[in-house]
Parts: sequence; C-alpha cells; structure tokens
Amino acid sequence: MGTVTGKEYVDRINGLKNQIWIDGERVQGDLSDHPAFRGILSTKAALYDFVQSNPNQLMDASQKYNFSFEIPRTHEQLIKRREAIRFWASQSAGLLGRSPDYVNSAIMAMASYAPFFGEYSDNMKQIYEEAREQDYSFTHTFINPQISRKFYWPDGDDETVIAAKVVKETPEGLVIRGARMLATQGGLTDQLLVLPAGSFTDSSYLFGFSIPSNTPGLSFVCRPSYAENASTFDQPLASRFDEGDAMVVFDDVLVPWKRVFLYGDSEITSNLKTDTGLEAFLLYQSANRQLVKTEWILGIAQLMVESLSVAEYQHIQEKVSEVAMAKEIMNGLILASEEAAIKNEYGVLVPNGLQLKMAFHYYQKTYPRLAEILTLLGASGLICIPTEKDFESPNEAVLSHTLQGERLAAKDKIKLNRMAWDLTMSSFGSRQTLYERLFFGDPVRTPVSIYSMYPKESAKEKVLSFLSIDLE
Ligand SMILES: Cc1cc2nc3c(=O)[nH]c(=O)nc-3n(C[C@H](O)[C@H](O)[C@H](O)COP(=O)(O)OP(=O)(O)OC[C@H]3O[C@@H](n4cnc5c(N)ncnc54)[C@H](O)[C@@H]3O)c2cc1C
Repeated sequence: MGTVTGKEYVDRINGLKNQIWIDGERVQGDLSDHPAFRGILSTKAALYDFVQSNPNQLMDASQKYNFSFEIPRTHEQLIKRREAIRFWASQSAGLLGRSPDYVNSAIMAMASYAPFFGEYSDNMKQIYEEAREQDYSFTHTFINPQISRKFYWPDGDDETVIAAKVVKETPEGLVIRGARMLATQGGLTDQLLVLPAGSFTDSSYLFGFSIPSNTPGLSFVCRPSYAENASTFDQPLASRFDEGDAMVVFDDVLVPWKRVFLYGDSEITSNLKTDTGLEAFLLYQSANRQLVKTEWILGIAQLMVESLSVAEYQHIQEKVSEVAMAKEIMNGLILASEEAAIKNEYGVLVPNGLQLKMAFHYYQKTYPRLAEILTLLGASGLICIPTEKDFESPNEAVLSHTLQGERLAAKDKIKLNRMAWDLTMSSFGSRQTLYERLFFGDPVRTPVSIYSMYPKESAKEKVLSFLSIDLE
C-alpha cells in the first residue's frame, strides 16, 4: 500500500471506533465530526496529502513509503531526513508534537536494531514493516500515573493495580491491567506504542508492544479540548493544531505475543533508548521541529514589531535577536549531531545523542522565554483582541478605527495578535509551553544525564597541566 492520502487516514481512524472519552461522555459517531477532534484530524489529513504532492521530499528513495520509515545509512540520507522533517513541520508551524514522523522515528530506530530484542526481534521487524506498509500513525506512552514519585513505591496487587502491568500470561499473549499517564493524540492514531515506563523493576511492569487503538479493553480518557470554538480567526492555532492528550486505560487488554517486542528484561529496558538509537532519532525529529517552530515565532515577533512601529528601540531588537539566536543555536546543535553521527553495527547512521540531548535541554529552558518575548512585545495588544463576532457587530466601525496599526488594518492586526496570544496565553498556548518543557523528560533530570555523558577529562587535564597540580 505505502503512503496514505488524507482521506484514507481519516476514514481509517473513523472506522476504528476507538473507545475515547471526553468531558464525561464516550465519543459516538465519526471522530472527524467531533468538535474536539475535527481540527486536528483535518490538519493531519492535509499533512498526509502534502506527502502525496511532494514525493521527492517526503517519501523514501523508493517513493513508496513515508520518509520517516527510511533507515539512514549515509550522511545524504540523514540530511534528506532533516530536510523532510523541517519541510513537513513547516506545514503546522512546528506545533504538532505528534506529527507522524515523531513516533515513526522510534519504530524505525528499534526495527533497525532488531536483534537487540532477542526472541522478540522478528516481532519488532514485523511491527515496523506493517507500519511502513500501512503508513500507520502512532501515539506512545512511557510514564506511569503520578501516585508517588518516591524511588520505589508499592503499586497495588493485581486487583488494585494502578500503573499498567501484566496480570496474566496466556498462550495468546499478555493481559495488561492498569493505566498510563499520558499519550498525546491518544485515540486519534491507528496504533498505540507502549514503551517501558521506569519506576518498577518487577518484570510484570517491563514491557514494550504496539497494538491497534481499538483493541478491546483499551480506552482513552481525554483532557478537555482547547479548541473551544472552531473559529480560525479567534483561535488560529488551537482550532487547527490542538492534538489532545489522553490517559490510557487498559482493562484487561490482551496483547497478542506477535505484537510484543520486550517483556520482563531489565537489561533491555535500561539500554533500549540509547542502544537502539531510539532516543537520538526521536530527539533529531523534535529538534528539527522546534527549529521550525522558532522560525515561526521569529516571524510573529518581527511582524508584531513592525505592526507597532517599535523596531528602532534597542531592547526590542535584543528581544527579536534572542529568538533568532535560539533558532541558530538549535540549528548548530542539529548540524553538530549530524557531523558526529556514528554508524552502528548494523550500518545505521545514528545522529549524536549527546548534542541532541543538549538541544532538548536548551530548548526546554529557552522556549518559555520565547513565549515571554511575544507577550512582552504585544503587551496590551494581546488582551484587546476582539473576536470574529465583534467585527460583525455594531462595534465594527469603532474597532476598525481604534485598533488599526500604522501598517496594518485593524482586523489584520488582531489576526496577528490573536496568533501570538494563542501561542502563548490561551489554554492551547500554555499547554505548548508545558509540552516543550516536559515532553521528553523533566528539566531536572536531563542535565544529570548530560553531565554523565559529556567527556570532561581533556578539559580537566588542561587546567591541571597549566597549574602543574595533580588530583589525589
Ligand atoms: C503536554 C504534554 C504532553 C505529553 N505527551 C506525552 C506522550 O505523548 N507520551 C508520553 O509517554 N508522555 C507524554 N508526556 C509526559 C512527559 O514525558 C512527562 O511529563 C515527563 O517525562 C515528566 O514526567 P512527569 O510528568 O511524570 O513528572 P514527574 O516525574 O511526576 O515530576 C513531577 C515533579 O517532581 C520532580 N521529580 C520527580 N521525580 C524526581 C526525581 N527522581 N528526582 C528529582 N526530581 C523529581 C520533577 O522534577 C517535577 O518537578 C507529556 C507531557 C506533557 C506536559
């Protein structure tokens, strides 16, 4: 089959009849008609259609499969991947954390290193081949509910279990009971990828598998939609890009053995992210997406500056420069990760994970500042943002007169300011900030792993030699 069209994707998701709950009710009928989901489904459909119309950039060398399933073995292939991620992300202003190429990158990386999974290696290859052939979209989940974050806390027994665990092994497969905390786009994808979640060492918590989102017993409890109304004028971003986030509940879900790629092995669990290249390829996708997002922020910032005629002030120039620097720093780290890419024993060229981890950590600290810069530039202009209906009311004349800019008509200026507001201050915007801070791990523990990974010996030796001293 190969790549799908937007319509094929939407028809398939509608046809799954996944068990999705939102605001106390189970979603009935087509997901693409539901006010909470129609915006994101239509955005994703457009992304799939964009692949069809740009096969050279967004398909693999065979021009049959999505680029993200291609296993890079040369620098040229890695560069092609980078360009494709950016090209695709620019269609959604870099705002979709679960653009399909994100989790596809994890599937690709794990399959390219399949022997690592021992007795389950053929399953891993099969999951990849099916995903590539069907052009599946995935959500994934890798954290447990937040009952306690003590190093070890006792979860319930099989009857009172909270964090998803294996409660039974049968000849058909594993039976999973309990919940996982979060899956962005949970319920809106073909498949759910489950990765081991940490915290527990008991083998019944150590598993990895991929199952269809409509597997019996599987349900998704979604947070409220942030696209409160469908107006692209009022909520230019939320109306299109609110992906949704869901808790994933396993009510004795039978996971067939052929869908399992990891079970009960603590060593494989510990080394999964680094050995397979999963972490590096996920971060490579996200760093490139973040770079695109930063370019959009730069565009919004500069347009706000020009619409307010404040470009001559030095602090304004400094703020816009900060955004530009963030973009260039991300670009530098991405290029450095390509430069230092290493070919693994299966011939896969894996971008350097350390530089990408640095990019992730840099961005999780920098993104809130970028959002802050937009609010500082817009000031009260981000509060006085009449709605589409206001512009259709008897107040239209006074609004159009009062809210005009030197270079922009009032309605156009409000369009721009609403975009800045939706990116930074609306419920959609504040979720974007939390997302960039946390989606790959919390900002406290990331630098701890950078500290242990970064080679410091030669820097230390230089100072010791300069001072002619020795460490005991
Ligand atoms: C918008 C959004 C979308 C997301 N989407 C997904 C998704 O699609 N799939 C998915 O699997 N996950 C997703 N996540 C979850 C994300 O991976 C986690 O938020 C992140 O890993 C942090 O884990 P946590 O939220 O459980 O925070 P916790 O681990 O519960 O941390 C809470 C606080 O306690 C501190 N803390 C906890 N443990 C320690 C410790 N050992 N040492 C020091 N401090 C500690 C943290 O620093 C933090 O301040 C998403 C998160 C967000 C916000």
